[in-house]
Amino acid sequence: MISAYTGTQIRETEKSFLDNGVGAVLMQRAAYGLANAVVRELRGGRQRLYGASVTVLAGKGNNGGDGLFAAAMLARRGLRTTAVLTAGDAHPEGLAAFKKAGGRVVRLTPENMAEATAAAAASGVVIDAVLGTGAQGGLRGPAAELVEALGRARPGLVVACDIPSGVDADTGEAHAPVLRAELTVTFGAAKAGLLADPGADFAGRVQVVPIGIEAGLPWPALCRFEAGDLSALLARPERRAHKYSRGVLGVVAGSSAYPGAAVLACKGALAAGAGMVRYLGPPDVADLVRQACPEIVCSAGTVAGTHVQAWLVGSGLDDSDEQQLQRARDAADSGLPTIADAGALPALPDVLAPQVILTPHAGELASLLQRLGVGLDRAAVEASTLSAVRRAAGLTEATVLLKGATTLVASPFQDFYSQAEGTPWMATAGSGDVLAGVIGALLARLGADVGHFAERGIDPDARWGAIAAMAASVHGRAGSLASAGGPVTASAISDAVPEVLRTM
Ligand SMILES: NC(=O)C1=CN([C@@H]2O[C@H](COP(=O)(O)OP(=O)(O)OC[C@H]3O[C@@H](n4cnc5c(N)ncnc54)[C@H](OP(=O)(O)O)[C@@H]3O)[C@@H](O)[C@H]2O)[C@@H](O)CC1
Ligand SMILES: Nc1ncnc2c1ncn2[C@@H]1O[C@H](COP(=O)(O)OP(=O)(O)O)[C@@H](O)[C@H]1O
Ligand SMILES: [K+]
Repeated sequence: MISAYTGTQIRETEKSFLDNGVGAVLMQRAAYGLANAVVRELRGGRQRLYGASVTVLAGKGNNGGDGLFAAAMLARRGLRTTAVLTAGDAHPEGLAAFKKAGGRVVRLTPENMAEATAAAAASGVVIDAVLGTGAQGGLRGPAAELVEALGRARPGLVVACDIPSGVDADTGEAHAPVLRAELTVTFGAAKAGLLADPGADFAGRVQVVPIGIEAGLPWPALCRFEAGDLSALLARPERRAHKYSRGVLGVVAGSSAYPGAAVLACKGALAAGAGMVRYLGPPDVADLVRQACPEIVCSAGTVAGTHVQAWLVGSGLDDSDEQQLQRARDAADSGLPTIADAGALPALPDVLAPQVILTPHAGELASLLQRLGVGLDRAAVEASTLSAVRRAAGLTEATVLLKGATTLVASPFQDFYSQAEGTPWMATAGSGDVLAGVIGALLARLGADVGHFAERGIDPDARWGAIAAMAASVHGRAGSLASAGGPVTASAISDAVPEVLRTM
């Protein structure tokens, strides 16, 4: 599992090391990791190190210090290095080391702005070491102007030191201008802002360099499951399993306007290994569901009269179909784990419970928050995904999964997950319905199994968030597998789910 922390958590952890006078050692480890990462990138691109050019944009704090020490190490390995000092001051020891290694120093002024920008744009590698975890807001003054111009000039390989300057380490909010990095080399542990959009967008690949503070880190602010975690959590069925023990999922989805959503949600659930799926809905949609998936048992019954372990409600629901909306409300009120998607979101009560998983995209989350009195529109949610999903979980007391390039999950118990295994090709109609099905299947199968989570180090109360994150990961992996770099349909994502689960 990748654990990510706020800038404050990292600084508090570092504090005891600084108090013991080993801050300089930490900085050397950070700089060494950064320099090595640059070398690996150049070698990976089959470029010669000797004579390759590197420009470090160095701010006046410790982030600039990391960048200057790293650039000094690179200068000693024969790279042509330039440091553009973006503030009047620079980290004194870092600057001294850089000069001693033969690096060229440019102090940024309005007069030499164009020259400094051109030099940085022409160099093979740009290291962004202006601001790190000590930043207050975004870049200002000449540094902002330089980054703005450099972004337009499309520089070579951009490597961010610890975090792209201007990205908030705690929230992932980006204060423009931010230089988009291909690689972020981050120290001690990942920062939460690197795993939440829009920060994740600016960070590119994230590489963590251990610096020796790891044992002192607190409970993470944000977690990301990796393949090994999924293998452990997605247990295979027991030898004597039967269809009921594997989990029966009830589905309240689809309408005459959007019948396909019901089919895709059911397909997703079957693909993710539901023991049985019972569909409740209008006869014309039920006919289509039966034709597409003969495995599914359809009826026009009530929620109370249908025996299941979990509910999936809302995908493709029409706001004029009061009978389906009432079923959705009954399911959310049943006490059984329930994934509530799309059309169910505006129909449910404001305050729910942790075993109800809401799955909005950014627009739906904005509507939900507005209903709860938080005046955020879609753009504001997209600019601040982690804060928005956190607020929604706090206000609704439900588990909230925000869909997007990075999918975030917030539980009302303050557990947060970020998964990003998908591909932009998955931004296609019906893709979210398949995700709902995958979540539904995992809820039906694992939701009641408190011991399963406790044995694997997950607080049983907080298992709903873990299940949502697991499903997002499986869905993202299935989409990437099916896409293989090209267009993908929602049906193809669903078809790839069994292969993903097999490899787990
Ligand atoms: N601690 C450790 O042991 C280790 C720390 N490490 C590294 O240190 C980094 C944190 O360093 P940091 O705390 O010095 O802050 P940093 O991010 O460099 O910038 C703050 C400086 O910039 C200024 N400033 C602030 N906002 C600004 C703005 N918007 N626009 C312009 N200026 C602004 C602010 O000055 P002020 O304006 O407050 O006078 C301050 O001087 C961390 O990310 C990691 O890379 C590693 O080496 C591992 C060991
Ligand atoms: N740019 C992207 N990169 C990766 N995954 C994405 C991207 N955009 C959307 N997705 C994923 O595709 C799915 C889209 O869901 P949704 O917006 O509900 O679509 P629909 O309602 O049409 O099914 C979500 O799982 C989301 O995380
Ligand atoms: K930086």
